[in-house]
Amino acid sequence: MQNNQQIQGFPLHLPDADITYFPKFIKASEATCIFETLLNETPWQQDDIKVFGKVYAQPRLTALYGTNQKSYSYSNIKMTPLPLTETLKSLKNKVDIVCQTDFTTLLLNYYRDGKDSNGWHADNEKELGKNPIIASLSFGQERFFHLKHRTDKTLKHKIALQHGSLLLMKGETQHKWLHQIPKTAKQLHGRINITFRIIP
Ligand SMILES: O=C(O)CCC(=O)C(=O)O
Ligand SMILES: [Fe+2]
Repeated sequence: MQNNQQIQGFPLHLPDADITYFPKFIKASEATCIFETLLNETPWQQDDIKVFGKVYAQPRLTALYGTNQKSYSYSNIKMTPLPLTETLKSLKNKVDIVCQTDFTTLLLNYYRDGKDSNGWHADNEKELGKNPIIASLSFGQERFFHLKHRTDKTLKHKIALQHGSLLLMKGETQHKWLHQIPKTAKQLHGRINITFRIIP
């Protein structure tokens, strides 16, 4: 494990947002082992989502883990958490220290290839409270993370989330901005993402 003092964070400097990117949060060799472990030990599920009354298979696989029993609901899906594995406990410790908080709920996303995606949204569900803190850890294939301001259409940003990186969003980011992982026609390998949230 790296010493925390060596983990460098870079602020994104976007208006109405508080976002910091830690490109080398976990070193590549360690991140590769974690990717393999998460891929193999997670009970991945593909839920149906309802968008404007139509039902679609969600374009990625997911799993929910929590330190409490609180469920998480979004896009008409209600997920009940599993207890954290040893791998997830040690990742949570490391993320908690850098983010100076105590996350409760870990949503895992598995993007199998470039066709898997996550559409425009904000993580603003009411169970997360006002100004939620969200940390997002990435393993495997680098994917673009797009941000767009909700009202000022001139404000957009994109960042490639590298293997082993952490993206921290807090303050009013979820109120003022939307984010997505777009699909792409490129031939891509798998990516696993863990988003850390607090559901008190
Ligand atoms: O895969 C990512 O980097 C983002 C995931 C995300 O936005 C979410 O699960 O809410
Ligand atoms: Fe999100």
